[in-house]
Amino acid sequence: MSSSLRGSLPIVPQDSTDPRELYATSLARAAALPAVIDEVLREMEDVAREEQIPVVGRLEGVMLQTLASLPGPSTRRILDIGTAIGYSAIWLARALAPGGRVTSIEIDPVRAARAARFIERAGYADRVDVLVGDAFDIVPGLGEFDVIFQDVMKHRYFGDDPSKAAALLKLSKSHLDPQGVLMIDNAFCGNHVLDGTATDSIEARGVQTMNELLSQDTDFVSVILPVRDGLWVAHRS
Ligand SMILES: C[S@@+](CC[C@H](N)C(=O)[O-])C[C@H]1O[C@@H](n2cnc3c(N)ncnc32)[C@H](O)[C@@H]1O
Repeated sequence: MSSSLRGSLPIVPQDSTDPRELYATSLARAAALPAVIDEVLREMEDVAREEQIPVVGRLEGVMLQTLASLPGPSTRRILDIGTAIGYSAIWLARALAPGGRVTSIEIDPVRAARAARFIERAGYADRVDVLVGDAFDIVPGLGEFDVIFQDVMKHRYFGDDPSKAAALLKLSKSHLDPQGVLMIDNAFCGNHVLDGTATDSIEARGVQTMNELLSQDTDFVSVILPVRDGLWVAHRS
């Protein structure tokens, strides 16, 4: 491996500095939410900022809920890969049709335990399961999902193996319902893929490869929403 390759990139902040995103975020913050949920989410946002835990933040959280809600009554099985402290799991749980469940996977047991506590305080313990372990081991034993959100492409999670980003895409695809929606965070990899070379980090090379695969996959209609660090939204075509 070249000595110029780095495996770890800086954490992408929750909040963008783009004035358009700030405006959209301010509306999202002002939108009505049950008080207890808003309080828990705000506390999680603060904890994540203080402890440098990479969570999607308010704007992308609302976006996940909105996009996952679009299929309406068919949003019953949601997979959240990369729980951290449960922030995205809570937003996704808000999209569930009655009787639906979110399965959220986290490799770090301490984070998973914190997630379970936050999820309980938000009132969603009855519809979110937090599984502890490596998604590459756990997902093959799960069924199909109507919505899958992948959020593990940051900070050394893929070690020194850039092919893992493409492998996770393939794994998610094999567990997506034929009408399902796949969302993947960090398509820009902290802007490291924007110059088209992505040679400065292992992770950026992996994400760049995954981006090319998904954009050329004729089984999906897909697009990167250029919000925050880039959110892939892909629907089986
Ligand atoms: C970016 S954070 C997830 C943030 C979360 N989606 C949110 O917005 O609230 C990624 C998480 O994935 C976990 N992770 C990394 N590799 C993993 C793997 N192979 N399987 C399961 N979890 C993994 C990390 O420990 C980390 O907590």
